[in-house]
Amino acid sequence: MLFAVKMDVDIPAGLDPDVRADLVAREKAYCQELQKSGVWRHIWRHVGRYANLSVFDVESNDALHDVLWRLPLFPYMRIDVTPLAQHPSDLAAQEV
Ligand SMILES: O=C(O)C[C@H]1C=CC(=O)O1
Repeated sequence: MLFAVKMDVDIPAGLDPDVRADLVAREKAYCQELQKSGVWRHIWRHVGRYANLSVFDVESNDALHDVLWRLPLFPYMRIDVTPLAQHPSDLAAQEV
């Protein structure tokens, strides 16, 4: 199942810089591990914002929740999830 996930990040300005750096480094490592396993299919930056638009490929709503819940930056994110279905006009989805 594919999901579009929008993540807006809002890390408090007063957070200890070392804690912040550790969180961001762990977030990056987790994100890249999930990309390698095929779960985190795409990640795009929203221009001019500390936000991303991502596509996840998981087995269920519960699996997506589990993945998102484990994000190191989860406590500092607003997350919006949109389940995706195939579009009938998508050439890439049509058999030749
Ligand atoms: O930078 C972000 O958009 C937040 C988060 C998502 C992946 C990652 O490495 O950091």
